[in-house]
Amino acid sequence: MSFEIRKVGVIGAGQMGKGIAHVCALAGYDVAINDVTTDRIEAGVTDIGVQMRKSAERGFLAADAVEAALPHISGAPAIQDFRDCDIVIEAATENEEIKRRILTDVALVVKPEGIIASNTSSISITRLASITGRPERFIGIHFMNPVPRMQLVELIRGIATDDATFEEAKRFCTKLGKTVTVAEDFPAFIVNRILLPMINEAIYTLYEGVGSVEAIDTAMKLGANHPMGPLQLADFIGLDTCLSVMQVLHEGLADTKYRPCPLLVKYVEAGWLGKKTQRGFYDYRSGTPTPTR
Ligand SMILES: CC(=O)CC(=O)SCCNC(=O)CCNC(=O)[C@H](O)C(C)(C)COP(=O)(O)OP(=O)(O)OC[C@H]1O[C@@H](n2cnc3c(N)ncnc32)[C@H](O)[C@@H]1OP(=O)(O)O
Ligand SMILES: NC(=O)C1=CN([C@@H]2O[C@H](COP(=O)(O)OP(=O)(O)OC[C@H]3O[C@@H](n4cnc5c(N)ncnc54)[C@H](OP(=O)(O)O)[C@@H]3O)[C@@H](O)[C@H]2O)C=CC1
Repeated sequence: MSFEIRKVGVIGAGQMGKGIAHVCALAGYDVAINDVTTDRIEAGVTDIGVQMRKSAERGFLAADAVEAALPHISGAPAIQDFRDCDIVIEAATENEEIKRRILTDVALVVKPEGIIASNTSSISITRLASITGRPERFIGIHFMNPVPRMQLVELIRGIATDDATFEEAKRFCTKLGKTVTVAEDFPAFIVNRILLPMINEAIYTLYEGVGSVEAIDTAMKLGANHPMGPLQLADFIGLDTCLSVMQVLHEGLADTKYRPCPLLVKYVEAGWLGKKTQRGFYDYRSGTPTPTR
């Protein structure tokens, strides 16, 4: 029996869920997007339109492609709305308990041949797969932020992911215009195993007073040709997500070199999660990012 993905479900209308819905709609898929409240879903759908039109103004997209894509996106207030989806991609908060609850519910409604995927940045795909009762149809599809601009997707097989699921997920990502790299199911996979300790080290560099926020970011932008400084990038990713990834690395690899910087913990405890809450290593509230240290 040939399996074809036509409709995509996305859980989480945060920065990643919106980006995933954006690229799926542009590739011609129907997309249903869910979040905790209808307000958040509606705001998410609006944001996707704004972002697509902004991309068209900047010349990344043709205006008619935007108008063709937007009607493909609809809100899915209930998990039951995913009944007719061929693939459901979970992109909710990086918290294993939240993901477990979502995946338990999703597995009850997605058709038996449907694929369930997680966009987790760090959590074991094998462990997430095990709670769905269909681990062979479960896979990690790890998009990068901002999804419409970043070329890479990491594919991560759990121990039970079957070959057909892997090949179908790979075809899907290729149709989205992405380049796929394969990572084994180890904490934080490839990109974040390397990137997040670098960001954590930048926060230690700040914590120990080696440099200010501005000095550290300027040093890495101009001294290492990074498109964003590590603290700007941390704010962009979300400090809660950065902390969760470091915790998964620390616990999963049991090595003190992954200890999350206490300053990162403090920012998250303050609710200063970066750009998404308007305050992190920079304060964005005035419109011009201002270092907070
Ligand atoms: C944590 C994980 O699990 C894995 C990860 O994703 S790690 C993060 C990986 N991503 C990176 O490393 C990104 C590094 N940064 C870059 O490559 C570049 O700075 C960039 C591509 C993000 C922006 O490139 P640019 O051409 O300099 O900027 P520009 O096009 O003006 O975009 C800047 C703005 O749009 C955002 N952005 C750009 N295109 C976007 C899009 N299509 N959709 C959503 N946001 C977009 C930027 O964050 C920024 O937002 P505001 O305008 O709202 O302030
Ligand atoms: N940020 C990044 O750079 C990257 C993140 N990822 C991963 O993608 C996932 C999402 O990250 P990101 O988009 O940045 O996070 P955000 O915080 O921007 O968005 C997460 C969204 O999920 C929602 N959510 C929480 N619980 C539920 C639920 N039970 N059902 C439906 N929606 C829910 C949140 O709602 P509320 O705010 O109301 O709780 C929020 O809108 C994470 O697993 C993260 O690790 C992967 C690659 C890059």
